Amino acid sequence: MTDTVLRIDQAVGGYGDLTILHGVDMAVPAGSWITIIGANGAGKSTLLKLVAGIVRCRGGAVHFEGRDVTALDSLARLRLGIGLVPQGRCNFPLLSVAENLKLGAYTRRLRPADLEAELQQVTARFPRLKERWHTMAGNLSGGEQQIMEMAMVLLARPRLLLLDEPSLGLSPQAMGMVFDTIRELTASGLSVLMVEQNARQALECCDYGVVMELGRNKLFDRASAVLAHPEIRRLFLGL
Ligand SMILES: Nc1ncnc2c1ncn2[C@@H]1O[C@H](COP(=O)(O)OP(=O)(O)OP(=O)(O)O)[C@@H](O)[C@H]1O
Repeated sequence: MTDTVLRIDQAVGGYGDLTILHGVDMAVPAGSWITIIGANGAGKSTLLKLVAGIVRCRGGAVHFEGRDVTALDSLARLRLGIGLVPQGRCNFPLLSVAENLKLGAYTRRLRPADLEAELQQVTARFPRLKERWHTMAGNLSGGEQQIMEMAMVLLARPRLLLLDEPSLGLSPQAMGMVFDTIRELTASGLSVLMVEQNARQALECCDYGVVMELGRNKLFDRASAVLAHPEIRRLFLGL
């Protein structure tokens, strides 16, 4: 076992001929919550996709729990323990909460009794989802949908959760609920790497902050230090 859940070494990646990430280096301590901030187009979402195996790593390497996963596709990485909740609403809006959650466990091919036990665990952790069990996902509030999507990915049993703008479109109250949920998850040992536009609120809750600029990580530090950094405050935090 290693204390670093994810290590990214000089990662290069992009879309077609377009290179977006020009050599990103990062080490994510196990059990920590890291927020990536930066200007639009800096490559934050692309970095999450590269870690999840959706964007190919053309140069450099990605190690998960000490294992080189650079050549593995997204399904193989999910099976190993890297789960991604992409940006925007990504559930099946016409299916119920229960049905969406069952799809979340799909990659594990559980026996019906085991699936039932896992769903019980999820509802114990997220009682709000139990209350909305038979509701169509499209009729949930934005905050409830975000939590359901995290729960769907958690059913694949990841040890690293990648979250792309989990507070997008949420009220301040719903954002607080989502961030509280993330804190509970990291307290139980999960590691979280998150991209967030609500930079100040996220840095006030998480452990470490990363600032990305033009496809490179410019800074990695304790969240409190990032919040106190004069240039970052001016450029990204509106302070
Ligand atoms: N599928 C794609 N095909 C081609 N170019 C893309 C694709 N997705 C993103 N890009 C481009 O890659 C660059 C980085 O995008 P990315 O989404 O990683 O930025 P970001 O830092 O997350 O910014 P934002 O906050 O705007 O989402 C942008 O110029 C974007 O237009």
